[in-house]
Order: sequence, then C-alpha cells, then structure tokens
Amino acid sequence: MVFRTGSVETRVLKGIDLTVSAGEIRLLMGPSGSGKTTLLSILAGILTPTGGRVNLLGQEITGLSRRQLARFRRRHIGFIFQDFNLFPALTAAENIELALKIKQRSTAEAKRLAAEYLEQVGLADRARHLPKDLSGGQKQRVAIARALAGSPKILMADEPTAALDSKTGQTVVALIQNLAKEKGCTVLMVTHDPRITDAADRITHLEDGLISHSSSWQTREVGGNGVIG
Ligand SMILES: Nc1ncnc2c1ncn2[C@@H]1O[C@H](COP(=O)(O)OP(=O)(O)OP(=O)(O)O)[C@@H](O)[C@H]1O
Repeated sequence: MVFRTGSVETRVLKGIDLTVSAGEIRLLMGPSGSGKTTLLSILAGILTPTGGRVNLLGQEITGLSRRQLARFRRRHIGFIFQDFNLFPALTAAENIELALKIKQRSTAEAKRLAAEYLEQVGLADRARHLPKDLSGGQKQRVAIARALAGSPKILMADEPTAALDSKTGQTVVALIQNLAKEKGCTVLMVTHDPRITDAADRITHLEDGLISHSSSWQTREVGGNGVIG
C-alpha cells in the first residue's frame, strides 16, 4: 500500500499475505506506525489497496464496485473502530436499532436485540441517552453492542477495549469470544490488551509494513487471501 501526499510517497504495507480461518480470533499487533490500522482498513474494504487482492468469505472484495462493497460490508462485517461512528441525533438504543434495520431485521427484533446487547455491555440505563451525553468508554460500548447485535460473519475491531475499565473489558472479551466460538464469527482485531491476547487463537505481528511472525495455539488454516503490497 502506497500513500501519496503531494509528491511524497509512503509505502506502508509490503507483500502482506494473510489467511484467517472461519471462527478464528486473530490479533494484529506491532509498534506504532507498523501498518496495523491500514491493513485492517484494507481488509474491511474501507481503503482500496494500491496493489494486491482481498478475499473475504470466498468473495474478492477488491473487485467490487463501491455500491457492492457497501452492501457486502453491511451484510457480513461488524465494525468497532476508534471513532465509533454513532449518529449524534439518535439515542444509544436507536443507533443499534437502525444498524439492525439496515440488516433487514424487523422493528420488534431490532428493539429486542438493542435492549439485550446494551444490557450485556452494562448500558441498560443509558439506552435513551444521546452520544453527546455519554462518556468515551460508554460510546465505545454502544459501538460494540451495535457490532455484536448484528451477528456478523466477520468482526473487525481497532483497539475495542482501549477505553474500558477492567470489568467491562473482560465482559467485552467474553462477548467477542462467544461470537467467535458459538456463532463461527471470524474476528480480526488490532489490540495491545493482554486480556484479548489470552483469548486469541493466533497473533500476527507487523513490523515496518511486513509480517515479522505469527504465533498461535492452533495451526488449522483454510481459505486464502491475495498478497497486499
Ligand atoms: N492517509 C495516509 N496518508 C499518508 N500516510 C499515512 C496515511 N495513513 C497512514 N499513513 C502512514 O502509514 C503508516 C502506518 O499507519 P497505521 O495507522 O496503519 O499504523 P498503526 O500500526 O496502526 O499505528 P498506531 O499503532 O500508532 O495506530 C504511518 O507511518 C502513517 O503515518
């Protein structure tokens, strides 16, 4: 991946070849500036790589139009990114309900799931609050509840537990583990949180835009991705 800013070219990822199994919890770790967020954004179809291919669930997403990509993301991917992307005019519950309705859930089901997941992340009493009246950690939890309530096939998260206290962080890790192990969701996460490291199946370490090594408790691998450079 090459970023061009005026006449300055920055090569950020160099020949990344990564395959992640269904139902696996895979962490991306590495020093600041090593390319973790860039890689996650490419794998999520948010950034288009200047070279290489990305294959998700058997579909080459690098070949999709913007509209097709948006539909694919809506259907299959749950996001927990740093800026949370909550609608400021909607309450915590409504933010989750809207995301579920976009996924074709009925209004009744969307309301039920929103309440259930807000409860699970410890925010039942904040359901009617607007994002501006929530703390950073609470907004993060709404974003987590929204991503999990949609039962995505793939969950992509960038430091999902960074702003959370120890108890809530542990709850979130347990919810993510449950999603992967009970529902077969594939989880790709950038994190430095040791609570998540313990829950991971495999860790991919990036250094200066390259995979320096992967460590694992499992060796099973299926499917394949294109090399991103
Ligand atoms: N849009 C952009 N234009 C130019 N350079 C960029 C752009 N986005 C990222 N970079 C550069 O790419 C490199 C990798 O950035 P990235 O955010 O992927 O790293 P990271 O490993 O996630 O770092 P951190 O842990 O600090 O968040 C950095 O040197 C960054 O300055």
